Amino acid sequence: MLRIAVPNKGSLADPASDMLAEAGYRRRRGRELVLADPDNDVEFFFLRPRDIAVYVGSGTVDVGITGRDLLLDSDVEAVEHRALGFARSTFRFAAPSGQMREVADIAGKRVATSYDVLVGTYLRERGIEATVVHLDGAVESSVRLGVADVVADVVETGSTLRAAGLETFGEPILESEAVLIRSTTAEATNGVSVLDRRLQGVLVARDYVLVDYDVPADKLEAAVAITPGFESPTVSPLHNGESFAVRSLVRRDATNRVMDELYDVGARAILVTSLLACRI
Ligand SMILES: Nc1ncnc2c1ncn2[C@@H]1O[C@H](COP(=O)(O)OP(=O)(O)OP(=O)(O)O)[C@@H](O)[C@H]1O
Ligand SMILES: O=P(O)(O)OC[C@H]1O[C@H](OP(=O)(O)OP(=O)(O)O)[C@H](O)[C@@H]1O
Ligand SMILES: [Mg+2]
Repeated sequence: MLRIAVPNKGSLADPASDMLAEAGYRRRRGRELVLADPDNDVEFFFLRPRDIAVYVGSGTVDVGITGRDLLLDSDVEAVEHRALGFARSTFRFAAPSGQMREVADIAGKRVATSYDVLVGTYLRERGIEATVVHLDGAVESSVRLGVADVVADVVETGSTLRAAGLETFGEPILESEAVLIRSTTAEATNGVSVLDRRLQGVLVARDYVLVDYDVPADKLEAAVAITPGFESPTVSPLHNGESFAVRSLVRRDATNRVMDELYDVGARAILVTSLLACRI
């Protein structure tokens, strides 16, 4: 039975549970710590997001969902297996507006963060000596309250930083999102492949739509060039013998541009359908 660690709190918890439910797994109804899903031959362990890499790294659970930033901060024997496309954020340095221009300006300063390993490694690799001050959260308040000169934290919209009178400086330390992780030592079991294929299916069903259209024979090549699909579109002859029906996957965010382009080259009866699930 595959053992899967799932975040029980914070920004990762709800979208991780939604994704697993879309992939056909049993959903947690209450506050259970462990949930068996015998129909799918898996068992879920609901754990703090920061602890998930530790459990997976030790091999006591096979795989887990966590943030890339949390994985890199944990210094354990676990690796990223697949990016999952939610809880996207950047990890950045910030200081009171106008005070810092580049990362080198951090030398000799105090940096508040919940991600000591990530920040310590980043500064050491650049030969910058600074004091890392560990805080559990609400890191943005540390400068105003006088325990640090600079913060290094998760930024999504930037509104928490702005509210604290801080602005980012230097290059982003990291682009993060939710990731499926697995132990570097554990063998890749069949159960991991099934989970991974199911999650990939959810990602494709979220990001792509199915487009069908009719097109005259002399416009077929121009239309197919607009909708190349994953491998090659399905092309079927229409009964009138003069036109073709084409079916292809198209990125959801490009749907309307693609429909306009298809119409311009002569395609008609252009229909768009959402995917419920898929295996690529
Ligand atoms: N505002 C946000 N937008 C997107 N992702 C975020 C945001 N805040 C945190 N994350 C991401 O979510 C993951 C876990 O962070 P989260 O803040 O949920 O955990 P935590 O700070 O340990 O828990 P809590 O805030 O509940 O104490 C990290 O990978 C982080 O990058
Ligand atoms: O750029 P924004 O959209 O403002 O989001 C970023 C903020 O969200 C997270 O905080 P969270 O709510 O998890 O609180 P925490 O700092 O206590 O973890 C993160 O630590 C930042 O503070
Ligand atoms: Mg948080």
